[in-house]
Amino acid sequence: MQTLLGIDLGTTGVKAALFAAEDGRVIADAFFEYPLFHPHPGWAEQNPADWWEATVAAIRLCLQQGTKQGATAEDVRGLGISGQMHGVVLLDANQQVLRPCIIWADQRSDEQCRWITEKVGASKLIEYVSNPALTGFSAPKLLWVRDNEPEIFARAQTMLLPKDYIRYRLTGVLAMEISDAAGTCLLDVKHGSWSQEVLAALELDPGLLPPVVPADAASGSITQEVATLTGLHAGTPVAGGGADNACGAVGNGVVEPGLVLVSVGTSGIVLAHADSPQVDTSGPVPRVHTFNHAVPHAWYLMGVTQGAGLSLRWLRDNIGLPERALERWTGIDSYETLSKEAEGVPAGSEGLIFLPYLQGERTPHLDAYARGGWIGLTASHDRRHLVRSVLEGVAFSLKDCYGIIREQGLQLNQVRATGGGARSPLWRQIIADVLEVELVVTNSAEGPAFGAALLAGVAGGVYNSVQEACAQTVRVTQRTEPNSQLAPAYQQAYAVYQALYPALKPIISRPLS
Ligand SMILES: Nc1ncnc2c1ncn2[C@@H]1O[C@H](COP(=O)(O)OP(=O)(O)O)[C@@H](O)[C@H]1O
Ligand SMILES: O=C(CO)[C@@H](O)[C@H](O)COP(=O)(O)O
Repeated sequence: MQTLLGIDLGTTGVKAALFAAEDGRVIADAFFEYPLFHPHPGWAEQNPADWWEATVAAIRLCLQQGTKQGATAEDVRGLGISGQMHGVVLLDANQQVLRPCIIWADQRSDEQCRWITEKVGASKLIEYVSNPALTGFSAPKLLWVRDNEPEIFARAQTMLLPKDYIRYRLTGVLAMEISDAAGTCLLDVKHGSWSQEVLAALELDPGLLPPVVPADAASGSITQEVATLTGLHAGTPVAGGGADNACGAVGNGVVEPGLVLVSVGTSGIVLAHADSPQVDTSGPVPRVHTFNHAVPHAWYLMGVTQGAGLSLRWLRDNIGLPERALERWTGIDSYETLSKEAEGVPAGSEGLIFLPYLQGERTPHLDAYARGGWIGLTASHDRRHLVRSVLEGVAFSLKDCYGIIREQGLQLNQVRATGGGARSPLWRQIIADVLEVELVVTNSAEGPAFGAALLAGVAGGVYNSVQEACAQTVRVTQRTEPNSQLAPAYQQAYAVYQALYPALKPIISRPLS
């Protein structure tokens, strides 16, 4: 049996999943969590050593389970890695990690964003890298280190992204894969090479950046040392892989014009396949990103909700305490319990609106300092309303993303839902109702890990192209139709939601302290 191994280095934890190459069915999987640190308000860091330990454990366990199913390490035709985007991992001359990774969610680099925009010029920046400077992206984080930790910056020889650090540990190869490199704000997204203009303007040594490699070709192979640690075979090819959202798109078959992905992970995204690197020109600054896809010669437009699943997890951990505590003893999924509670509340949460800006917001506000909250509380609301309004608030933010993408004139024929939040039938229904589109779900329960595995299949010669890999393995399994009767209630609530940010901006958009 030919198999493919996909790794997804998420924000919550890492997943390793083993798939049958023939039809994409899951043979085994394993998941290990790691901590997320917030040393100051608005900061978010993780330790690359934690990622590595969890990745080794996940691969080992997944292979052990696979062997019990008759799929051994010899059967693995290739391994692909997907990962959270934008995080900055700095290595010294001996390839040792110099400081914790400043991850995508970190908002500390607003000053550096302004500096980049000034130095390069706002319109030149879009011309060179197709995107504005945002705190989420890598370049401002790198410059924050240069400005605030000069002794660390002086020792930095290489910058990697999270999954590319895992590639280095697996293969010894220093490389940055193209769909992830697109999120650095240093890549010429149109041509797929480092922007020498931006590097020069920012006075950054191009030697800090490793070579850009394709998503669907081998970038190295498993070393003997890693083979001993994990149970993989030395020499197993490791594909370029991709950014988690690009791999989520591949894993759900979003590899051709007309297809759209909605993902509810820690962040939320709406991503539309594009066959040219078109940029949002509907406002003074592009509010959706233009990134290279993991499909060769393709791109995608993507709007981002900073705190999607994060908002529900925050609610569960801070206000849903009984469920959280019960989960340890009963195995009952606390998210499902919360979802069930929310089902009993009518659409619109009886006037309660949640703003999901718990870690600032990207699309549409591009505001690192935005803060979240509930508006419209009355004594007749209870915890069920809090839960439902969180699900709805995230859906409203996704509608903001979807609306801007629709304005770009791309074909939007089918919307596919993925990510932890899409496991909830209620959340899927709310998103379908709010977006007023049918949402479909595919057989790809493992999303980005599956996409990474398919890229490994192309790299290993199992499939001829990413499109062929998807056609052979991805199927639509479920459909959620929008309930048109609820449209007026949601339209009314969305109008209030949209009015709240501009009205409250002077109060809720404040520098971090
Ligand atoms: N059964 C569920 N119902 C609703 N939401 C869920 C469920 N399971 C997970 N989630 C949400 O999904 C999020 C994690 O999604 P995931 O795609 O695994 O994220 P990441 O890749 O960012 O780590 C959680 O924060 C939670 O909000
Ligand atoms: O910053 C972005 C996209 O630009 C995020 O989507 C990260 O890539 C993290 O993804 P999740 O952990 O939420 O899946």
